[in-house]
Amino acid sequence: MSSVLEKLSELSIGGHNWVSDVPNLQKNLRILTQDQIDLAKMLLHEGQSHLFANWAEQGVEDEKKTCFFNQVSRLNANYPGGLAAYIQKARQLLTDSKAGKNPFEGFTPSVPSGEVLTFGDDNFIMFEEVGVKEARKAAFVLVAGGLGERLGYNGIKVALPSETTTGTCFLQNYIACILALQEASCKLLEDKYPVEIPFVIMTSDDTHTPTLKLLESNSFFGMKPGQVKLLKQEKVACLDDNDARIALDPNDKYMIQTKPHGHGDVHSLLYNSGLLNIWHDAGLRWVLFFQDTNGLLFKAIPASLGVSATKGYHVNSLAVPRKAKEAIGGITKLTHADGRTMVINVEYNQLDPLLRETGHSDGDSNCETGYSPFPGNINQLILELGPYIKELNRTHGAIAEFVNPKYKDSSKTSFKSSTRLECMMQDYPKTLPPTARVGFTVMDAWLAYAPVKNNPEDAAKVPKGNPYHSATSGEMAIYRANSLILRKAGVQIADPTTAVFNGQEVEVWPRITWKPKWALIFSDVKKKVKKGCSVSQRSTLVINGENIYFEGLSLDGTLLINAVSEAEVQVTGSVKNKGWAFKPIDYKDYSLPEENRIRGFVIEKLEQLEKNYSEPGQFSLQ
Ligand SMILES: O=c1ccn([C@@H]2O[C@H](COP(=O)(O)OP(=O)(O)O[C@H]3O[C@H](CO)[C@H](O)[C@H](O)[C@H]3O)[C@@H](O)[C@H]2O)c(=O)[nH]1
Repeated sequence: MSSVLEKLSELSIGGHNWVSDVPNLQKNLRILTQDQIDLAKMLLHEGQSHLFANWAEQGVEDEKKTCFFNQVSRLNANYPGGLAAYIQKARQLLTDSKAGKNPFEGFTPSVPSGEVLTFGDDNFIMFEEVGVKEARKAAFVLVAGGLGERLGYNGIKVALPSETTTGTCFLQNYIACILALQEASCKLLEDKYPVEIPFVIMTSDDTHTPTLKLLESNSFFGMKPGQVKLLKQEKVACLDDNDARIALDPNDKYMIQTKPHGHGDVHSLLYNSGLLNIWHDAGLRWVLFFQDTNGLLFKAIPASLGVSATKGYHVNSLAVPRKAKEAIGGITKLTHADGRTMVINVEYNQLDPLLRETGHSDGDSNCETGYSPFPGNINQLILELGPYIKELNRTHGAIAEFVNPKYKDSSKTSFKSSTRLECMMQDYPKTLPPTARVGFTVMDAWLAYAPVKNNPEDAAKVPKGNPYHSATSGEMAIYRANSLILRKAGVQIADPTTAVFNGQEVEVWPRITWKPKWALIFSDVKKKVKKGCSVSQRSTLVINGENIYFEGLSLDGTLLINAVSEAEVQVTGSVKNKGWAFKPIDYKDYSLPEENRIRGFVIEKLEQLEKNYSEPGQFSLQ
């Protein structure tokens, strides 16, 4: 009994017994540990007494009450400053949101200048070569904790095929690219002891187990298991109203509703993991962040890493020309009335209001180039490790948060569904000192950016001329990029046709794919493709091998070449067969696999020439 009295007296502040206002908690005090009492006290202090309003008598559902406190304890431990800090922050941000406060108050936007690259010119080739050299000093971080709600795919997004000609999934493609970079970088510097480029994947409860399973069941796609680290982000508590009252699960009164906190968590997770210092001690210089579904990304990585190294950028964001209203943030220079300036991503939902409020009556609109004057942030960031560690030692990885409640009506008093605080990884530069070197690199979208984010219905509604960001367009973009790269290298590539899949009109180029070890950068392509080659529009070409050279090949059909690295294959002559064709399908045809339905076609394999070279030696395919 005395311990209960102690517990009660601890809750008694200024002579008033605070728990007496919450009878259902009071009735359960005897079963609570001291830690649980402390958490309850914190919750009451932060205006959360409603959480206990429907608790059963002591002795009834006690296990669930323990689960409740376990969850509170986790939420408390996982947020810098604890749950109390989270609630206070939320209350402040919800008040600002209700008042319609402009998060960029006092700042005027303007178009920043950055490094604009043109694929294939001397400058581009020079940056690519520098980038490959630097790659051995890089670590890669993939943020893959998102549910992909807009896509609505049942599995994890990194398991989706990036294209269906070879069926290579995104994760496999990313790992193959990192391994190819590792090998090329070490070869260039003739390292006796080849380095292993570290690869971190941020997961969440929604993606962790399937991501691990995908890696394990595919032998980590050729990477050493120790080279890959998974860091799981935790979710944060949902909030029901402007007073930041925590939301309970509608089906369980002892469970707090939680939602993802956003990709910005990656910074605190990396900070707390201790990996950054390990990397620093191992001589690494760069950390490259990227997202779950961009099949073109690694075509842009070498040159942008070269830009970072050459220009000495602490922060380098990759960007592409942006169509007005496209769902990618705009890279913007913000100048404050007091003279401060920063170059930062203004998220796609904030750019239009910011422009309107600062005298641009057209808001987020295209200029005479047919694009928004603000480069589009594709959220692939290259940070210099030393300055990054210094900054995180100061901030512990905390990133500016925001709240985005969907209000029921204009009174802004209640929400359509619970909300939560969120943070974005690209907001990292917001806390940097003015001396930080923050830049960005712009490349053509055809080369650098083709994400898979939208389901077929939403993609079909995208305004004409804006990218669909669907599984259909993501796949077609890979064929287009490879075709354009080969064209630039002198191959005669037929013009594309147009086709409609899942209500989206797309260009269909020859289905050309290659493994990254065949060519990572443009000079590799030029070395391997000699004069006199041509590929017809209906063709498919799969290059699966390192030392495959083309000269005088005329392809009209499907050609698949698989070769071990020790086999040098010269490809020439004419290949003609029925080839592979796209067969349109309906995304509502549930008899078909979801991976195909979301792109609106399957590949009909009518006829092909497949050549396998599994022994070392010199070969010629004529
Ligand atoms: O809690 C989360 C939420 C998301 N993600 C990951 O973060 C990445 C980005 O998520 P979304 O694709 O949902 O991001 P958005 O499309 O909303 O926007 C982001 O990506 C765009 C480009 O693709 C723009 O750059 C934009 O400015 C940037 O915020 C994905 O890999 C996703 O898996 C997490 O890891 N955890």
